[in-house]
Amino acid sequence: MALAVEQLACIRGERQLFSDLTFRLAPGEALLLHGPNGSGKSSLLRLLAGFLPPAGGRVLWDGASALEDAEAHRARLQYLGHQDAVKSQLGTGDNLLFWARLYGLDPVAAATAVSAALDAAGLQRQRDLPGRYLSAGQKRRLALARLLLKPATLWLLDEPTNALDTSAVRWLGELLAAHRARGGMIILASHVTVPMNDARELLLPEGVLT
Ligand SMILES: Nc1ncnc2c1ncn2[C@@H]1O[C@H](COP(=O)(O)OP(=O)(O)OP(=O)(O)O)[C@@H](O)[C@H]1O
Repeated sequence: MALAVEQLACIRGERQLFSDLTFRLAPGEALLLHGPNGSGKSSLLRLLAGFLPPAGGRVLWDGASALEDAEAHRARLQYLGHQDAVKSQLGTGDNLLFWARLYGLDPVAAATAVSAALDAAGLQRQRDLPGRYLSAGQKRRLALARLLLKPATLWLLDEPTNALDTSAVRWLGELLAAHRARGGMIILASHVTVPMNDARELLLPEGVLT
């Protein structure tokens, strides 16, 4: 199981953001995306999630084209973007239930998984509170709790620490470490330090890998 990115290029609007991006990711590995505002970190994550077509190059999963079979690709990844995707009318628990059902869990399994995820995210007390009343950090915790509902190999995370307090950042660090220990892979964009050991780093737009 491996992700390989070969000579990837991305154009947004009229502008070429990057070209000739090449890297590999094996089970348990993590890659941190760095670069100034507008350098293409979010665009790369969206491209790897299959939301944007590459302007050139290839994304391979186990040696085969990853993006052609959109359904298979969606099944192997979890993408958390800038937006928390919290539904304002739904309660916190029902927000997670929505995702759990979307990920294919049956009602009983979904209810169990949601309760465990609320516990882990420290949101059990907010279970019935509509999403619109959550604080920014609580919304981010809720978004991160989705990672617990679906076993996906590849996590694509865009600025996951946004609005998190110290204890939530520590929790995120534990989630990342546990995912890698299970053989999961992580690609993560962040402007701040993320608690993660032995991650490689990719600097955009140049594509320098360290
Ligand atoms: N739909 C779009 N049409 C045209 N240009 C776009 C579009 N989406 C993004 N861009 C441009 O692409 C460039 C890269 O944006 P992107 O969000 O990938 O950067 P980033 O490295 O994640 O930035 P930040 O650090 O500010 O989050 C920016 O100049 C942005 O204006």
